[in-house]
Amino acid sequence: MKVEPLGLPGVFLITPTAHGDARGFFMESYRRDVLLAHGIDIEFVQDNHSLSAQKGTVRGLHYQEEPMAQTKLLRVLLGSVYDVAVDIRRDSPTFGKWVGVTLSAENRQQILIPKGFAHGFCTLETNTQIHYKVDAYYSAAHDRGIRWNDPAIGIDWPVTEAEAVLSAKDATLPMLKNVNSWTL
Ligand SMILES: Cc1cn([C@H]2C[C@H](O)[C@@H](COP(=O)(O)OP(=O)(O)O[C@H]3O[C@@H](C)C(=O)[C@@H](O)[C@H]3O)O2)c(=O)[nH]c1=O
Repeated sequence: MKVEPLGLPGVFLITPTAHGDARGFFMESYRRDVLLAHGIDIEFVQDNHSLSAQKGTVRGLHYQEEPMAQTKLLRVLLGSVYDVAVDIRRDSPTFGKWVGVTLSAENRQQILIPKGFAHGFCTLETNTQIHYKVDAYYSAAHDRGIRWNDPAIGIDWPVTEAEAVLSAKDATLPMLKNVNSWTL
């Protein structure tokens, strides 16, 4: 299992080792000790699984406010996504900066997104399923979001505004400059 920094502090790209044979493959998809060896000490408490039926589905940009902020460890079970993490820590030298990576069932790579980051993804194929671990429970009261295509962030998404498939909630999320209620 390879763990590499991914452009912003605390964001990592994880590449498990797959053992292929005539039946298919086997891989360890999560090793606490490997993450610990890279100084990543996280106690995951919840696993999530979602299906996005249509290609071009955009979910995000989401985060939970303190004290329910979440670290996320995400991978793709079926299909592929362009996955993005945005630094939303106001006191960070990289505030407002983003990093993106393509994760797929084929490349089996994972992204680790720390607390203090907003997260979103765009599906690159129909029927894409993702799985992710989080280290704080879901709390609707702490659930927050920022508009996926906020020009001030400027994410280079693989879809246009006309192509993106969004939830009603995500389509009306505030721009980063108008988010003033967080406690990150
Ligand atoms: C995230 C979440 C949602 N739900 C419920 C709330 C709602 O009724 C339904 C769908 O929720 P959402 O529309 O927020 O689902 P979704 O848009 O997939 O939200 C997810 O997006 C990605 C980008 C993330 O980073 C995740 O942390 C999460 O925010 O599922 C839970 O019960 N537990 C959870 O942990």
